[in-house]
Amino acid sequence: MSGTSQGRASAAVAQSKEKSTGKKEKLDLKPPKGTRDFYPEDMRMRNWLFGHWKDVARLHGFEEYDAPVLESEELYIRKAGEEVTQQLYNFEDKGERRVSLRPEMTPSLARMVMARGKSLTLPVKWFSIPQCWRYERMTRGRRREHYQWNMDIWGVPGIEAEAELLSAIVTFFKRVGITSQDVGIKVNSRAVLSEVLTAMGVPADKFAATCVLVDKLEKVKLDDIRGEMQELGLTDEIITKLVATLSIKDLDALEQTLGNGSKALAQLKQLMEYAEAYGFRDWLIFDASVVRGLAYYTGVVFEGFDRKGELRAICGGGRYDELLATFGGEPLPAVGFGFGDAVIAELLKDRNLLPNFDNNKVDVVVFPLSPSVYASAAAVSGVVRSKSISSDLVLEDKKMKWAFKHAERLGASHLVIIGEDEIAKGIVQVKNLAKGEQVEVEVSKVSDFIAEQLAS
Ligand SMILES: OCc1cccc(Br)n1
Repeated sequence: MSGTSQGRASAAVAQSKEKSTGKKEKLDLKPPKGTRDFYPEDMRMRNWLFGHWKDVARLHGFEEYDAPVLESEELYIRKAGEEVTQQLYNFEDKGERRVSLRPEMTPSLARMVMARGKSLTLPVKWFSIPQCWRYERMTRGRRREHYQWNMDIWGVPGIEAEAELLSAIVTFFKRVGITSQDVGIKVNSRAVLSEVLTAMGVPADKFAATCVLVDKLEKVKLDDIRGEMQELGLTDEIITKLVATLSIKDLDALEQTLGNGSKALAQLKQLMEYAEAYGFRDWLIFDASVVRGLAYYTGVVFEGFDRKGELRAICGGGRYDELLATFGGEPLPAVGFGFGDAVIAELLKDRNLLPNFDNNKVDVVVFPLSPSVYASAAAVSGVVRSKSISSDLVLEDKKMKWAFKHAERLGASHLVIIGEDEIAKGIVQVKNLAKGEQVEVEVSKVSDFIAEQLAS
């Protein structure tokens, strides 16, 4: 019971409703606004998706980590005006601490890496699939939570780390049947803008906020944010040069702007060469307008997109070498990406690439013909389970017809029928539901018999 006056008031209202009608106020059965229930049929799809994410992470030698969904709010207090920090699901807890449901995983990861400090063996290649939260006024009916596959490499300053992460993204797409005709990955580097803005005298401490504003140009017109750019000290001349830089179409044109001594250019060229070597060059597109919306990116950034242009970004990431420094720690090179569960689900549905998810699929149903043999049925269930054969034990006094229907519903391959006469003889009836054959099997041999049948 909530100790707050508001909590007591709402309990009183509910009670008064109950008194006046005598009926209990019916509970609202919907999940909280912006959140989802995952019924078993939903979990089959989610487990399939997460299973691919975990497989791909392991194929790339990554290890799984996790962190609390609740973090200190200060992890996310950044002054760059990002949407993700303006929509924190934050509150003051009963200990008067300012906390927040995590809107992203990277700050938690940075906190964990920083906590281990020099004791951490580098490079770190870690992945996680956290549920992340935002509190957005539900004007647009958008969700407030999603699951986001995170893959990060810490301690590798070279572009090889970005190439490995792009390999993981492409490996996932290929595993689920998505091709480079369906999806592309836009690639750029914030170092491009940094070189241009630095050359024009823009102070480094304006860079992150400038990038956050530039990212908004995907959705709003330049004139809608020109004022904010000017507040950052960007003159019209700088804004014009900035916009011209964003529209550069290829690396040759980029060389014209940055010169052939540019580090940003060299890294992008090297990344494209590695992509050729991995065999996923055709997935990549240089796009100078991509900067992503998180303040802490400092180098290469990338985002997966559907080539039909119907969906929001599928995934995105980039290099964030200075994040630990913003937490008061020693800088450590880092690059990572986030891959949400919502847009990919829409894409897979649109492309008809979602498999038919099997039903519950147990191997056998163990069916006691009467309550008097329930204990024997439970014993048989235990034995088959000890041999890693999944068993649905019928818990109530049911008819044979129900048991057959139940076994069919569960996709079971065998029905193990336990009767008084059979138990007296130390046997059970095992019916192979596909072949329709029924045989008597000694109780002690049931699990081996079924294991052989399942293996054949
Ligand atoms: O993509 C940003 C974001 C963060 C948390 C939750 C959701 Br839904 N979306």
